[in-house]
Amino acid sequence: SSSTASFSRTPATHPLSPRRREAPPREGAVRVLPMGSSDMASQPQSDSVKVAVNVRPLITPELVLGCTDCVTVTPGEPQVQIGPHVFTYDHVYGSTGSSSSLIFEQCVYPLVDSLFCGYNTTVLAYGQTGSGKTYTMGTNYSGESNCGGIIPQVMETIFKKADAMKGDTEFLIRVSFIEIFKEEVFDLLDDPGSVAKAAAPARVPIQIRETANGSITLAGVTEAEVKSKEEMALHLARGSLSRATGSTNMNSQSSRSHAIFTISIEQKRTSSSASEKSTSNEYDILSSKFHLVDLAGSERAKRTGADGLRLKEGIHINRGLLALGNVISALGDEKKRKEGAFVPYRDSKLTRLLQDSLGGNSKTVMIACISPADSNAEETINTLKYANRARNIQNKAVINRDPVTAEMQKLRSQLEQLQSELLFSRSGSAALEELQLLQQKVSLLELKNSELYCELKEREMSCEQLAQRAIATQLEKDQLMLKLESARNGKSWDDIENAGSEQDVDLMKTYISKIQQLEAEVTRQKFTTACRNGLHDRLALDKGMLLDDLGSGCEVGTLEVSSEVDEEEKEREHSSIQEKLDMELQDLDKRLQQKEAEMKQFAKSDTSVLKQHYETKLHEMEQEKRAFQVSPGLNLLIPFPPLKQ
Ligand SMILES: Nc1ncnc2c1ncn2[C@@H]1O[C@H](COP(=O)(O)OP(=O)(O)OP(=O)(O)O)[C@@H](O)[C@H]1O
Repeated sequence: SSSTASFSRTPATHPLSPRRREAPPREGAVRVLPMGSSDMASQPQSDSVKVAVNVRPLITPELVLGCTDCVTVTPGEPQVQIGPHVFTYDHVYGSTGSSSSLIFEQCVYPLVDSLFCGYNTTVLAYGQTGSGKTYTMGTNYSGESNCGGIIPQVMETIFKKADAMKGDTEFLIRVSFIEIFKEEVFDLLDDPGSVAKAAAPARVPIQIRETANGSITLAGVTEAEVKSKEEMALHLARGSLSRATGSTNMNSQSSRSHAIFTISIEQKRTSSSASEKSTSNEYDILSSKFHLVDLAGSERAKRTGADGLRLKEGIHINRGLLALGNVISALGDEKKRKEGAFVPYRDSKLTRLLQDSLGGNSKTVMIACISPADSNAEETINTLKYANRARNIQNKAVINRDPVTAEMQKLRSQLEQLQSELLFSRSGSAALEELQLLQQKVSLLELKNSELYCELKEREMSCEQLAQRAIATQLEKDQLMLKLESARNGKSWDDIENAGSEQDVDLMKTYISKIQQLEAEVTRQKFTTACRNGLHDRLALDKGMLLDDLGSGCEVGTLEVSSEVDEEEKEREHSSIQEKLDMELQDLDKRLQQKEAEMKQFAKSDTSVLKQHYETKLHEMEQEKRAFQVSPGLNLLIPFPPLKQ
């Protein structure tokens, strides 16, 4: 499919931050971008261009010519020495340095990782003709066997990662393949069909366009969607075949153009779990590109033996590489950069297309390919100088979010905010309604409470009335019982009916006076009995003593005198007893008066009860009196002299 491919993006300007080095990636590790992290997207990561040098071995033509190895790699150091020149890089491979097979793992894998995080990435192979750029990049990969080049390994890793992430991420992977040949951009994937190359119509160059926001686009370039590594490799192989190559003295199949193989990845993150959905931006869309650049080799016309067509090509190649060198110089020179020196991106199509890869929105690795042959020493030193300068280029990579998606996300977050606000306002009005309902409920309850209080008071009053009525009824019942008792006792109904409370009181008085009389009589009898018993004993004693005296022969005259004395003593004793009895009687009188007073008080309240009480008392006292009368002590009565008046 043909479309207008965005080739670069203008980075957001950001103050340069300290140089960061990424930790080496783990094999097969998938670093998942924190979704919804707008901070990461808006803050560019300042990254210097990484530079690696790959020293190829001496090749057959060089050995045939008797060339010697003039490049020395410092063991264990990323340092290259050629003659008096010593250069230090991020990595050095080949020769006595690290194995070239480590280029991908150490330099390129981190870029693939960044690609999946939404960053644009670039690998740029630079060097003189025949230095091994195409070999290192693997641009001419046919798919038949693993040549160990960078592009095939990138393709393989991309699909491995995509497979690992497909559970929660949708991928759209596309490739484009262009070449810049004689300062024109051609689409290497623009399939001419089965038409023979010679018979094919002249290729139409692609126009470079720059959008308002500074993005460089290629109008109408083929962006082929690919679903597999093999599919991608097919496009690479087909494009490589279309690439302009030619034989020179330096390289039997020298690339006469700068080739850029671009892998575009669009990732749509869809969280599978609901919990993730609530916290992450589940529909984040990231768009990133991996530019794999295989430059045409710098060459000297004299050495390459180019003439005619090849010479013209070489001039164009050198013009583009010169512009690239100038861009690298402008960006790599710290003084010029600080002064804000002009960067001549527009001097060539190559530099225009690589604008973001060098000093822009990309993470870039430059691989300087060099020949160790002493015959190439001059070009090698030039390459190493450029490469060394490129290390100073500072890029500002940002995560590329699809603008439409970004807008959608913005709208979605706005929608969520509005929904939450609406929910809040709704819940606020609901709370008000609830409050009003509660207030109504409270009023109703208060009303009901007061009603119940009134009812309770009424009940209390009626209870009191009932209690009074119960008392009255009880009284009435008592009166009726009394009347019934009276009727039983033979009273006429009229008497019973006319019997009032005054009559009751009179009756009480009668009872009381009778009780008083009886009590007085009982007391008197008690004392009388006691006195009689005492006197009887005394008289018996005295009589016995007198008989004893007579029996002992006493005279009669003496007996008469003593009889008079006894009479006087008895008189005195009797008087004292009489006094005691009088006192006791007085005491009893007092008690009876008290009882009478109490009776009067009682008579005012409940005569029936009193009546009963005194009737019982009267009955008891009569029984007591009878008991005294039949007492055996009284049957032993001895004639008692009359009391002294
Ligand atoms: N690391 C290497 N080991 C063995 N042979 C190599 C290596 N690198 C390159 N060669 C050989 O060197 C020759 C030139 O390599 P290549 O075509 O990749 O160079 P180039 O830089 O792409 O040249 P040009 O700029 O002319 O296209 C090829 O025959 C290639 O097989």
